[in-house]
Amino acid sequence: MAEKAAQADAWGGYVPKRIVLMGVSGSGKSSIGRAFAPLVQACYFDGDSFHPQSNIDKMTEGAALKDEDRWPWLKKVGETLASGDRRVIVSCSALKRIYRDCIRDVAGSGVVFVYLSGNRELLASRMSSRSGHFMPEFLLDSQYADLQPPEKDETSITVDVILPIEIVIRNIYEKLQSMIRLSVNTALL
Ligand SMILES: Nc1ncnc2c1ncn2[C@@H]1O[C@H](COP(=O)(O)OP(=O)(O)OP(=O)(O)O)[C@@H](O)[C@H]1O
Ligand SMILES: O=C(O)[C@H](O)[C@@H](O)[C@H](O)[C@H](O)CO
Repeated sequence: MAEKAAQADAWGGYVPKRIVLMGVSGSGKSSIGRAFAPLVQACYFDGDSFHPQSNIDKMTEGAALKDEDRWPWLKKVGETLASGDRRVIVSCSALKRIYRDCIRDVAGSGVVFVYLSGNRELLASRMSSRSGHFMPEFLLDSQYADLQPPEKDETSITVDVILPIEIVIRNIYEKLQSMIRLSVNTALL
């Protein structure tokens, strides 16, 4: 019982209200989103569920999405972050700076990007051992080609995904706590 209370306390710090888990395909966005959200009393949305069928078909057939394919999808991500009073976590690759600007514009203030960083070999091997996903592993090169990691003026943290998922999640939580402690931006909460 005491152990359970301690566990609750451990996850009871300040967590931003609007979080995007970003990174290339295979970086762990969905796995982390699903596991992290209940720990911090957030609603989790998988960004892939906002793609029009035409985008899913395109990727399934092995073609990389272009900017024009992504705009309506990014808008939905922004709208989802803005919806309701509850804490929201959305997984979305958000590869380019202009995509994150679009999400921020639509969502309004206070979006924090959690950049899941990992090297190509590691993520390719994780993609090849998962099953039932539409995204072909060979599209990973195009994902890295588009990737622009968050810049200094963006509200973001970066977490290396090489470690086991539980540790990655703990690192995300701790980095968010540090960010909040240092931030004067109360719109994040
Ligand atoms: N830290 C980790 N350690 C080991 N395996 C992991 C880790 N994170 C994710 N995985 C595994 O890697 C694979 C890819 O993860 P996941 O599908 O969550 O990535 P994703 O970023 O959501 O991918 P996509 O954008 O293509 O949907 C999954 O099989 C998942 O179980
Ligand atoms: O921006 C993109 O190229 C796509 O959205 C991809 O990132 C996919 O959504 C995802 O990686 C596959 O699950």
